[in-house]
This record gives sequence, C-alpha cells and structure tokens, in this order.
Amino acid sequence: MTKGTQADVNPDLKKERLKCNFNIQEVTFIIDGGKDKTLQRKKIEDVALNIAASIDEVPEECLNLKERYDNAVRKSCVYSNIVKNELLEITGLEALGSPGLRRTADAFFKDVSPFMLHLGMFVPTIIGQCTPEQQAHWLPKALEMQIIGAYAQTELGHGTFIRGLETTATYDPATEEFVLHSPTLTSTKWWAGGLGNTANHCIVVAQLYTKGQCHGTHPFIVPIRDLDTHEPFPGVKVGDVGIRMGFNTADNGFLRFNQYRIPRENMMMKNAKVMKDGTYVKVARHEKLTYGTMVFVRVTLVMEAAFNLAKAATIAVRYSAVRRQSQPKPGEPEPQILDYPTQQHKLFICIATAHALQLTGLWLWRTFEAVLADMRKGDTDSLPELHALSSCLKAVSTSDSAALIEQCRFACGGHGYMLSSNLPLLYSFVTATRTYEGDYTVLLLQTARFLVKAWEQAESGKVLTPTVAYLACAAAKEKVVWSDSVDGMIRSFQAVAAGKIAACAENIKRLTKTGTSLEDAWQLSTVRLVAASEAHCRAMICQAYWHEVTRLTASCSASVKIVMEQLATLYLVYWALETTGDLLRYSTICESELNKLQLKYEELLALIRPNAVGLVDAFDFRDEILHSTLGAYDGRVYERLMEEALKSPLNETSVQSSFHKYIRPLAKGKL
Ligand SMILES: CCCCCCCCCC/C=C\CCCCCCCC(=O)SCCNC(=O)CCNC(=O)[C@H](O)C(C)(C)COP(=O)(O)OP(=O)(O)OC[C@H]1O[C@@H](n2cnc3c(N)ncnc32)[C@H](O)[C@@H]1OP(=O)(O)O
Ligand SMILES: Cc1cc2nc3c(=O)[nH]c(=O)nc-3n(C[C@H](O)[C@H](O)[C@H](O)COP(=O)(O)OP(=O)(O)OC[C@H]3O[C@@H](n4cnc5c(N)ncnc54)[C@H](O)[C@@H]3O)c2cc1C
Repeated sequence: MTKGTQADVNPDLKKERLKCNFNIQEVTFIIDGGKDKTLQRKKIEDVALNIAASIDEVPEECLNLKERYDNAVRKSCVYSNIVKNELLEITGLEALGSPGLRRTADAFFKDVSPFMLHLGMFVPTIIGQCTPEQQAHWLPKALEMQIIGAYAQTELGHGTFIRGLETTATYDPATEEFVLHSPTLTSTKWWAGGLGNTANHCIVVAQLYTKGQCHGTHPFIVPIRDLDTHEPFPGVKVGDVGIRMGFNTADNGFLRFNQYRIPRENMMMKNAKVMKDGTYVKVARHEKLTYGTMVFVRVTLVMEAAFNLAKAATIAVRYSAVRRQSQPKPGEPEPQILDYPTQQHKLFICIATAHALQLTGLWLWRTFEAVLADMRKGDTDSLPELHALSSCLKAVSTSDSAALIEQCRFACGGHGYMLSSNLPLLYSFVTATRTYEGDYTVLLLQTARFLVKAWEQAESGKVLTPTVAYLACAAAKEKVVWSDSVDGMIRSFQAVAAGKIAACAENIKRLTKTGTSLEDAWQLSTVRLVAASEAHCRAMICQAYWHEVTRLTASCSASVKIVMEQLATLYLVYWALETTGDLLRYSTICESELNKLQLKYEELLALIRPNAVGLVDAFDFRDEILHSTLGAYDGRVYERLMEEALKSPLNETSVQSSFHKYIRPLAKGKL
C-alpha cells in the first residue's frame, strides 16, 4: 500500500478509515495464509518494487503493438533479474509460486509478461514431468533464464480434446532421435504464451510413435531457436497468432514442424520412457499423469481468481467512497455512491467472493500437496477426486471472478471504462482464464463424470470420498428442511447439488433403458450435468469458506471474527437468493422464509457498509500493483484521471496533422 501523507488523502476516504471497527492487519494475515506469509510477501514486494527501472514513462496502452511487446520484454528482463538475484535468495524455489512474486509481477506489467508462461508452465512442467536427471539438466538453465520456454499443447484444430492432437513425434532408433512433424494446417501449435517471438525452447505435446505404434500424447522439450542469433532452426516455423482481446504482450504464438529432429533424451520421461531401441516403457501408475501440469495450474488459478477480483473490488470500493452522485433527499449533499444499497449489492459480494475463493484456494492447495505426497509414495487413489475438485473450482472461480470484475467496472460508471482505471485490462485478462487451462463447460463436465459415479456409489451404500460424502445423506431423496442458519444453508446447497446429480443419473438410466447408447444419453444430459456440477461446486465453496473462516478466526479478535462471519454469511445468503428456484425444488423453503432471507441480506449490507473500505484495505495492495486512477490508497481520483489523460499522445500537440491533411480540405471542398 502506498499510503503517502494523511494530508494527501481524500477526506471521504479518511472518514471511512476512521469508521472501520476491526483490525485490518489481522484480516490481511488471514487472507495471506498467516502472519509469516504476509511478512514474506511484503519483503518480496519491498525488494522488487524499490527498483525503479520498471516505470513506464508513457502508459503501456498508449504504445503501438511492437513497442508494447519490446517494452514488456525489457521489463521482463529487469524483473527476472530481480527474481533471480534477489527473490530466490529470500525464499529459494518457493519464491516462484509465492504471492509476493505474483503481486510484484503486476506492478511491472499492466497486461502480461511474455515470460509468464516460462515461470507459470515451462518450469512447473520440467519439475512435474522430468526424471531427476533431466531436471538436473534443464531446471538450472531455466531458472537462470539461459533458456526461455513456452508450453505448446493446443493446436489450431484442437484445444480441449487433447487425445485429438495431430502433431507427431516419431522415434528413429537409427539416430536415437524423435522426428517432430505437423502433418496438417490444423496441427499447427497455437496459443502458447511466450512462443511467438520470445521463447527459444518449448514443451511440445505430441502423439508419440515408436515401432509403428501410437502411444498417445507425451511432452517433449524442443529447442526452437538458436540461442545466439534467436533465428528459428530449419524445420521450425514460428510466429505470433495475431491481435487478441487481452494478453497482447504475452506473445502467444504458433509453431509448425517439418520433420524436425530432437535427441531421444528430450522426451520428458518421468511417466513414460522410450528406450534406445524404441521400446516404450510406461512408468506412471495412472493414465493421466501427463496432464499433471494442467491440474497444478488449475489449482493455482483459484487463488489467481481471488487475487484479481480483490484488486477490482479495491478499486471499485475506494472509488465508490470518493464518488458522490445524485440527490435522493432534496437540499442535502450528494451522497457517496457507496451509500446506495444497490452499489453495496454490486460490491460487497465481490469482497466476499474474493475471500471465499482465496480461502477455498488455500484449502485446495493443501489438498493438492497431500495428493502429491501420496503420489510420491506410488498411491494415485486420490487423483480422480483432485481432478474433479480442481476442474470445477477452476471453472467456477474464474467465471465468477470475470463476471464480478465486470460488475466492478459497471459500479464505477463512465470512469470505470477508462483504461487508466485498470478495470478493462483486468477483465480482458481474467475472462481468458475461463477458457484457458480447460474451458468452463468442459471442466464442469469432467467433474460431472465423477459426481455421477459417486451418486451410483452412494445409492449402493459404498463409502464416499470426502468432497462428495454429503451424497450419502441425500440418497434418501427427501426434501431437506430449510433453515437460515449457516449449517442449514450449507445443507440445503448440498441437497440442491445432490438432487441435480440424482436427476442426471436417473435421466441417463432412463435413456439407456429405452435403447439410447450411454454416450448419447450422456450428451442428452449435459445441460443438466453442467448445472449439477456447478451446484456441487457452489456447495463445496460455501462449506470450505465457512469452515475456514471459523477455523482461522478462532484465535482472532472478536471484531475480526464478526466481520469475517458477516461476509461469509453474506456469500451464503446471496447464493441462496440467486438460486431460489433450486431451493424451492429441493428444500422446504417457503415464501415467508424467502422474504426473511431477503431482509437478512439487506441487513448484512448495512452491517458491512462501515467496514467496506477497511475490508479492501486489508487486501493490502500497493498502488503500483493496482495501476488505477480510481483505486489508489489516497483516493485522488479526479487529479489522477486528469494526469493520465494528459499523458495521452493525442495531447502532445494542440492540433493534429490529420486536421491539415483531411478535415480542412474536407471543409474547403478540396478532399
Ligand atoms: C519474469 C516475469 C514473470 C511473471 C510471472 C508471473 C507468474 C504468474 C503465474 C500466473 C498463474 C498462472 C499462469 C498460467 C497461465 C496459463 C495459460 C494457459 C495455458 C494453457 O491453456 S495450456 C493448455 C491447457 N489445455 C487444457 O486444459 C485442455 C483441456 N482438456 C483436458 O484437460 C482433457 O482433454 C479433457 C477435457 C479432460 C479430456 O481428456 P480425455 O479425452 O483424455 O479424457 P476423458 O474425457 O476421456 O476422460 C478419461 C478419464 O480421465 C480422467 N481425467 C481427465 N483429465 C484428468 C486429469 N488431468 N487428471 C486425472 N484424471 C483425468 C477423466 O476424469 C476420465 O476419468 P473416468 O473415465 O471418468 O474415470
Ligand atoms: C489467452 C490464452 C492463452 C492460452 N495459452 C495457452 C498456452 O500457453 N499453451 C497452450 O497449449 N494453450 C493455450 N491456450 C489454449 C487454451 O488452453 C484453449 O483455448 C482451451 O483449452 C480451450 O480449448 P479450445 O480453444 O480448443 O476450445 P474448444 O474446445 O474448441 O471450445 C469451443 C466451445 O466448444 C465447447 N466444447 C468443446 N468440447 C466440448 C465437449 N466435449 N462438450 C461440450 N462442449 C464442448 C466449449 O465449451 C466451448 O464453448 C490459451 C488460450 C487463451 C485464450
């Protein structure tokens, strides 16, 4: 947070901070996952952000495409030197996944670094898919930035359906090499971040052929450019995929191979090997372990969704405390827009969702670590549950986050539409997360496979894994008795999920009994399967969020416990009101109870109102990270809007050359 002097702070924001009745730092500790984590994050931020070389004289968005890319590469190099020389010193390899690193990256890049995928996927894939010997070879080079990598899985023709990828890697035992080939236009690798112009290496996911047999997709490390000249090697065609909605400095690229050879050792061999003579040896105990990087990234994306939403909420809440508009009571001053209950309705759910996703994300991360520990011992039993869990949580968290960031923009009126508010860029960045690393619908359908199986197990009285254990109680198929206590609401959300899952299972059974194939019955049920999966995910978030709030506030001050519980209750009540149709169907809720719930929601908005600015201050974003004229700590909104406007290249001269070239000739009839 860049606090400046108190004298500089907008008077309305100053008053808001005086109203706050809880200890902000305690909430920051909860959000970060503990005091030690907050201190480490702040240390990383201090070290990284004291280096001024990152500062843009002209706002990124005012540069042309090539200038923006060059500037992003410049800043990436400055930043990676900081990561290498300073941050890794503080925390070792752990720094790479640390919130401190993630946050400071945003101070350097309003859009995205072309190195993001190097750290976000290339390095994690080396860690997850290489043998220890391969790691010893590749990891130091990658961490030292001697090589820069991308992750090229998606092709022009296929992204979702990985088994349908067309790129081939055919083993040639005579030379002990793999021959990479892109047989069709649609086999062109497409989308990989950092690939277009930046990376000199790339992880390529290709269909492995050896001894004339296809063994499915496997990952390979492929040098694509000369380390000195940066020219693509013969047999490699690489470039940028063209201008996109966001990610324009991320250097998303395409890649084609023409019978391009790499050494046998460049196959990532942790889960499967090809011996010198071409014999294929499967090492992994689970079919889908080569999809490991995707699971890892999906897990991290839940906290990423929380982080970005917290930024948007900070911007919109601070702005709403400064902005005054309309005159609901004649003769009285214009109120702060934050005083309008409709504005509170738009914004407090954003703060609560950021908390819900962050705490659920931390819980998911611990689950992920536990599954990894099991897998290191050779036990892959909990992988299907992790896949189901990470798939739906990735889908719902990214989708909610994008929708609510857009809601924050709406909440800021016209000024929210300014790029200098940072809300449009934030939205264009986050909305991509709903698609990449597994599309929303596709991932919810993955979870649905797990849920339908779990339902069948529940019906036959088998023991269920923890995240679906609630199905055992629901197998009785009676409406759950509604109660607006927190436990009561969670039970009702679970009943909704269970009811929907049961309806899907019954529909599939009904269709197959009447002669429809299982595949067609599944397809005919997918609209409801997606809804069931989302309901399951929502119930899980509600449960995890409430459980974590109770656990983490047990040793906190009373005021922190109260405000954290108010927010969590708001989240539950909000979703109960959003899903009243479902509750009417699967619980005993009636009209008077719905009216009571609406009142409770409105009371919660009023209770949270005095703490709203304190709550966003607790996210503890430095101004450099927020990049927002509307959201800075001091609330000097109008001054900043004017300062940024004056930086526009269109304000460099009072008359543009186009006037002389076109407008005047037009007016004089000479064009
Ligand atoms: C210096 C500057 C620094 C700046 C630093 C900043 C650092 C910032 C960090 C920021 C954080 C993150 C950045 C990340 C950015 C990422 C960018 C995006 C990258 C990508 O998008 S990469 C491409 C991702 N692609 C996908 O996700 C594709 C989605 N498709 C699939 O996952 C699969 O194909 C599928 C949809 C799951 C279907 O697969 P398949 O056909 O093989 O499977 P079936 O449907 O037949 O199911 C079979 C069976 O397998 C189970 N299963 C499927 N997947 C998995 C799995 N992953 N794990 C375990 N099990 C799995 C499935 O459930 C079935 O089981 P069942 O038969 O039902 O028992
Ligand atoms: C900004 C960005 C960065 C990216 N970075 C990378 C990267 O670094 N490396 C990389 O390899 N890839 C990357 N990708 C690609 C990304 O992973 C894919 O776009 C994503 O997995 C979705 O696949 P698709 O584009 O093929 O969509 P499609 O699968 O074609 O989806 C189109 C529509 O069809 C629907 N659909 C598809 N299959 C089914 C089904 N079975 N059932 C029901 N509906 C279905 C989807 O729900 C969606 O609505 C990136 C994408 C973006 C946008």
